[in-house]
Parts: sequence; structure tokens; C-alpha cells
Amino acid sequence: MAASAKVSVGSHVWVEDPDEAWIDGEVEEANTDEITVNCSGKKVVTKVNAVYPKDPEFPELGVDDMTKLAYLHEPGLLLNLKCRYDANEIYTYTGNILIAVNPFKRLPHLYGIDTMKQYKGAPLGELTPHPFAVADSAYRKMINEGVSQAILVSGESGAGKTESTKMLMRFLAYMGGRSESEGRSVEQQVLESNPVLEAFGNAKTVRNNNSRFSSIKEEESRAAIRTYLLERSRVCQVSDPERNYHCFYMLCAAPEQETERYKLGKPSTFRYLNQSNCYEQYYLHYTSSGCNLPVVAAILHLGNIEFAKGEESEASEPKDEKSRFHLKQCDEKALEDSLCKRVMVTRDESITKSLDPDSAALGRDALAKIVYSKLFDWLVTKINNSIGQDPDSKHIIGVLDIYGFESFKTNSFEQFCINLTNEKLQQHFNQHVFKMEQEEYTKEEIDWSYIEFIDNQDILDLIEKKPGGIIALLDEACMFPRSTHDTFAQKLYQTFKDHKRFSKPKLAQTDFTICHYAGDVTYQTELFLDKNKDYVVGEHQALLSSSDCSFVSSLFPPLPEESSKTSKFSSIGSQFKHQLQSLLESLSTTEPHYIRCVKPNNLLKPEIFENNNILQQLRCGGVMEAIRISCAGYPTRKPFNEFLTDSNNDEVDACKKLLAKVDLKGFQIGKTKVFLRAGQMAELDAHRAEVLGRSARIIQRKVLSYQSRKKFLLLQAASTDIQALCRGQVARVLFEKMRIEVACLRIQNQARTYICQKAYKVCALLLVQFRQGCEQKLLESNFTHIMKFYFFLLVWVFMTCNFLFTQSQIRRCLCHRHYVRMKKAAITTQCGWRRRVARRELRNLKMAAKEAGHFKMLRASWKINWKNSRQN
Ligand SMILES: Nc1ncnc2c1ncn2[C@@H]1O[C@H](COP(=O)(O)OP(=O)(O)OP(=O)(O)O)[C@@H](O)[C@H]1O
Repeated sequence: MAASAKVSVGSHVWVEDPDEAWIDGEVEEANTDEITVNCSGKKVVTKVNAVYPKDPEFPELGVDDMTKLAYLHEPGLLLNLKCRYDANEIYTYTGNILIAVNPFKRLPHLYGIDTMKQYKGAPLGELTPHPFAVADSAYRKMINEGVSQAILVSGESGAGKTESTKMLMRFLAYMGGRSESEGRSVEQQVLESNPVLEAFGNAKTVRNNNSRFSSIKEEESRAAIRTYLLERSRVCQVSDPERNYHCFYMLCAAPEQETERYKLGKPSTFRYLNQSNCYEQYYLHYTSSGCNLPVVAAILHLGNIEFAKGEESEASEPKDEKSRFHLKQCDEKALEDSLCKRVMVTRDESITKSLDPDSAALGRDALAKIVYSKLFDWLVTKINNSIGQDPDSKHIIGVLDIYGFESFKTNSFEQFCINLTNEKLQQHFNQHVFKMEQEEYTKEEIDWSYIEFIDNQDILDLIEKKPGGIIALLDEACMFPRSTHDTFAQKLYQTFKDHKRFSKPKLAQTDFTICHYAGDVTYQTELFLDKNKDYVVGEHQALLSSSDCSFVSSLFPPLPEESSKTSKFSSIGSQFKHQLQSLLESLSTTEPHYIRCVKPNNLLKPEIFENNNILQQLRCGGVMEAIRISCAGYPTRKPFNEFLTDSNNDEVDACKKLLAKVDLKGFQIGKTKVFLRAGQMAELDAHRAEVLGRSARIIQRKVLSYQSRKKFLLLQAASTDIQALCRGQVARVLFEKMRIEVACLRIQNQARTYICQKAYKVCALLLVQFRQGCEQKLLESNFTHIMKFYFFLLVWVFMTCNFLFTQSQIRRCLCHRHYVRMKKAAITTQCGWRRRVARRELRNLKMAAKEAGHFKMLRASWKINWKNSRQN
């Protein structure tokens, strides 16, 4: 997985969530160790290294190959799958692994003949991901390179393995298309045989309405069908709401003449079917398939035989008439004996021992299981023979349909075998992915020597090592008559007490836990011994091989004298181990292709995408491990033309320079691609975002300041013009007013001076006349009085003049004060106007600054404001 990139406040990251697996949010606080992330209002405090960066440029519809993701991590993978799933794009590549998410709805447009035509011959990756593309690639490799191919389809029950396999087979049938005269192709015949195989090998489970109970089904183009590990216990034990194998219900629903013939009734009348209340017909309808039908009917009758205590102590016998009726459907006496009695062979003699009712019932179920399993094997052989192998074909395409890793509440021997298969295939898968990585690095001529590869060999040794592995100990326990699951469990605890992959759960007495590559699984040992035993009880063998029905006797040919005397024991676990080994040997000679099927929800419904569920399947399916292997090397690889936006002639040099500039270490430059270590793409993106952010800020600042300055200058000029205009007008008005006032005053003064002059002249004349008149009288009167009069007159004149002068002075003074006040008023008016203009301007600037979110703009507005106020 990619290492988490540097997180900073404001960046978007993925945070782990118990319900949704991963949720995204914005970083609100970032300290050295911890960060606070706001995930849609929910604050999450977590460790810095527990989050993954979210790709800000994540494409809305995702990418068709996970390796194209900028950040290759769990949440990225999940988001990509979800986006595609929502758009009905159910297939996605992870390198050359195809991930198929079950749509649980029909998407016919995806599988038509036209689609097949499109994929025929198209290079892998050119068209949208599809099983046809995988099949086509395998087919072309086989034809062109002469190498056998294998397509491994895996996934949990209900994930869509069978559907994908059918699609692969259809495409291969189309590719290998034969003319009418050549007959049907192998693939067509395999496809046609599917309904029969599914009727006998499939059942309804809670996980899938048509679940297959053979854990590996291998279908080879130009070869045959092989199945491994049919779940035998299902024949006798079904839990609600699951069903037994489809064929039982189909037979019960057969036409009356058939049911009459086999004395069959409704499914609810049979013990092997009525343990569950689910009888709905989920699958195909009855088609007569010949000689195996009496066997299926016989198994149902066998299940209805119940036992009661017999006359002798510890003996048993059919419980009632009903049981006898079912017993009579076969050879009554022989069957009763083989179910109720056992022959003990000692050195000297043979002793017949009666079985108690419980042991007889166990024997009955064992008989049913072995008959059904032999019937199934016969069916597969029959189909293989009828398909026929092409003796001239040198190469094959093997289609492997494998049960995925299983971990339930109760895990028994089947889960143990299935998980062993998955461990084996995981090792093969890891080695293959690792090899592919190496091939890519070698092709690009880069140094890859330090990539480590985690092997699960220790788990395989724990399970299958001989002697001393779990299977070997189980076989040992099965061979000792006194062994029980308890003694087996104690032996395991003792042997593996120090094994780091093995543990004993604290409260359990007989359970054990294995730490598998996909997680811990606790197994319950209760039925391990029974399920591992694969021997046919001697009495059953004798009964069946001497059956009147030739079909049944052919299923159980008499054993050679020697083998019946020596060991009767044969272990399912060991057989399975060997089959697995030979399967892997065949696989190693082929070139593998992988399809990982994913079940998006447990409700088996469309449009529900359960993150945690899917993530667990991706982990178990090895997708995460493939990514981990890829991450151990160079998970991000970009062709030069994608890596460099501006590629010149020397791309290698340009890449080196670019990466050295950001101080990136450990990358490699191949012949056509740049190889980056995990997390380096995120680092580069962070650098790029930082540089782009900085440049954007500079450009913004420049543009904004240019715009503000331009606006400011315009405003300044406009305001100066307006000011000048206003000032000029005000001044002109004032001046006019002043001029008028001054003119008035001058006129007044002139008038007054004129009046004064006139008055003075009149006074002077009067005085002269008075003086002349008086001069004569002076002689006769008192000269002093005359002088007094004369003096007073002068004073009066002077006073008058003075008064007039003072008046004009006062007026002038008043005028001046008026002028000053007027000027002041004009200036105040101007200031107010300017302030208003400036305030409006400031407001506009502030608003613009807010919109632009840029403090530089604010500063510009403050500057304007300040300048305006200074001017004011
Ligand atoms: N590509 C698909 N398109 C539409 N429906 C699908 C597709 N794949 C699977 N399904 C649906 O999912 C169901 C289960 O699929 P399938 O039987 O292939 O699962 P499986 O993995 O083989 O299960 P098991 O291992 O139990 O046999 C199918 O019956 C079908 O309804």
C-alpha cells in the first residue's frame, strides 16, 4: 500500500471507519502525530500515518485499471470499484487480474455475440475490462506462443464464479468455432453438460441460490472436467433455509409415472430433505437422465429408514412399517444386514456383531454419502468421456473455478480443505505476480534486486507437511479406533504449541485457529475425523458390488483381495492434498490469468455495495497482496509521454532533472517508463499542488493589484476632476458673491463718502456763511461763543466722517468674516463629498476584496482610503 503523503490543513484524506471501511474528510488540524479530520461534520482524531491522501483529480467514473490510480491504496481501490459498479461497469483490471463484481441483475448487453466479436483479437486493455478479453488473451497466447494457459476464477460462494466460467467457456467455444460437419466443440459440449453437473453438484445455500459444492472445478478447453471435494455431508444434513442437491427435488417433481415408479412423494416426506423448510424449485426442471435416477431415489428412501432397539441387547432393527417400506425399495434383507450388523475379522475367525440404533443410523448416512459421491464421480467421468479429448492437442486452456477463502462462525473440514486450496493458490499467485513484476522490471532494464517477497510456505508446512503436519496427524487419528476429535485436538495443541501460525482459542476445548494469509480462521474439530475417513464399510462395499442393478455394482467394483485385507483406510485430506499438488503441477506448466469475483452484498441484491464486505474479499482474493507486492517494488509506472507534459527529445534526462529537482530518491527510469516507489506519486502531486498554488497566488496577486491600481487611478483622476470642478464652481459662486458684496460696499462707501463730502461741503459752506455772518456779529458779540460753535461744528463733521468710516470698516470686517466662513463651508462641503466618494469606493473595494478572498486587495483599499483621507 502506498505510504500516506504529507498532510496539511485543508487537504482531503481517507480515514478508517468501522461502518464504511473508509470515509473521506478535510484536515482541520495537523500536529506532528495526530490530525483532526472533518468528515461531513463528524470530527475524527487519528494518527497521521493512519490516513491516506485522497486524489483530488479522481475521475468521476473511475479508471478501468487500478494501476492507473494516482494513489494505489485500499480506499482508492474501493472508491474506484464503487464508481464503476454504480455505472454498471462491473469489471475492472488490477494489472492483469480481472475483478468482477456480481451485479445480481441481468446485463445482457455485456455478453452478446456482438461483444464477443469486438473482443476477438483485441489486445488486452484496449477495450473495457471483460472476461472475454481474458479468454481472448489466453486463447491468442496459446495459439501464438504455444503455451498452455489457465484461467483461475475465484471468489466466495455467490460471487459469480460459475457465471464467469460460463462466459469464458462461451467465448472459447466461439473462438474455437467449428463448422457443422466437425460437430460441437469441446467448449460447447462442456457448456451443455453444465445443467447436469449443476443438478448433482449444486444446491441452494444462504450465500447462493445455486451454489456449487465441489470446491474446485477445472474445465479444460480441449480436455475434460475435473471436480474435487464434493461436500458429501450435505446429502444427509441440511440446515434451514438451505437445500440439498438440486437433483433430489427435481426427481420429486418428475412426472407422476416416474415418481410412481420410484415410490417417491413430496420432498417434505423425506428426512434428507425435510430438515429444512425450503423446497422451492430454484433450479432447472426435471429432465430424465437415465440410469442414475434410481440411485437418487434410493438415497432418499435410505434416509427415511429409522432404527429402534432390537431384541438382543445393543442390536437394532428397522423402527416400524414405514421404515420397512423404504427398506423394501432395495434388497431388504441384504440392506438391513449391512446397516445393522458388522463382521469383525480376527486372526482365527469372523464374528458378526450387532449395531445399536445410533451406530446403525450413522452407517445408513455413511452409505448414502458414499453412494452419492460415487454417483457424482461417475457423472463427471461420463461427461468427460462423451466430450472426448482431442488427442492431437498439445496445449490446453484450463478454466479453474475455485471456492474462495472461507471463514464462518463454524468452520469444519470442508473449510479447512478449501482454505488449504486457497493457501496453495495464493502462493502460486504471489509467485506469478512477483514474476510478472520482475519481468516488467527486466524488460525496462531497471534494478529490482531488493524487492522482498513474503511467502506463505510456513502455513502450507503446518497443514500438509509429512510427517507432522495437520493432515498427517488427522490421518493418524483416523487410523486409531480409539481416537476422537478431542484426542486429535490435544495432539495438535501439543505439536504446534510454539508455531506462530497455530493457536488454541482461549475458551475452546477442541477448536484450533490457523493464521491464514487472509486472516485467522478457527476450526471446530468435531467432525474432522468422520469427514476425513473415506473408506467404504466392508458390508456396504459387499452389498453394493453385488447389487442386482448393474449400474450400482459398476460404481463399486469388488476390491482386490489384498487391499481388502490390508488397510481399509483412505483419507480424504490426503487425497485432496495430492489432487491439489497435481493441479498445481499442471498449473505451473501453464500461464495463469486471474479473475477475482466479488460479491457486493450478502442479500444477493443489486445496487448494494458493502464496503467492508468487499474489502475483505479483495484481501482474501489476493488483490491486496498483489498490490502489496507491486508496492514493494514500483507501484507507479508512467510512460514518459504521460509523465512529462512537455516531452522533448531527451525524455530520460528531462525525467531525471524533474525528479532531482523535487529531491525524490529511489525512483527508477526505465526504457519507456518512469518507475516510482509507493507514495512518491503522492509526494510529486503534493509538490505540484504547492508550486501551482504558489504560482496561482502570485498571478492572482499581480492581477488583482493591477486591477485595483487601474481602478484606483481611474477613481483618483475622476475624484480630482470632480473635486476641481466642485471647487471651481464653489469658488466661482463665492467669488461672485464676494464681488457683489465688495461692489455693494464700494458703492455704499462711495455713496457715504459722497454724502460725507456733500455734508462736509454743506457744513463748510454753512460754516463759511455762518462765519461771515458772525464775523460781523463777532465784533459785537462774544467771540468765544462763536469759536465754541465753530469747534463743535468741526467735531460733528469729524464725528460724522469717523462714523461713516467705522461703518465701512465694520462692513469690510463682516464681509471678510463672511468670506472666511463661506470658504470654510465650501471646503467642508467638498470634504464631505470626497469622504462620501471615498467611503463608497472603500465599500466597493472591500466587497471586491471579500469576493476575491484576497487580503492584498484589502490592503489596496486601505491605501486608497488612507490616501483619500490624507488628501481630505
Ligand atoms: N455477470 C453476472 N450477471 C448477472 N448476474 C450474475 C452475474 N454473475 C453472477 N450473477 C448472479 O449471482 C448468482 C450467483 O452466481 P454464481 O452461481 O456464479 O456464484 P458462484 O461464485 O459460482 O457460487 P458458488 O461458489 O456458491 O457456486 C447467479 O445465480 C446470478 O444470479
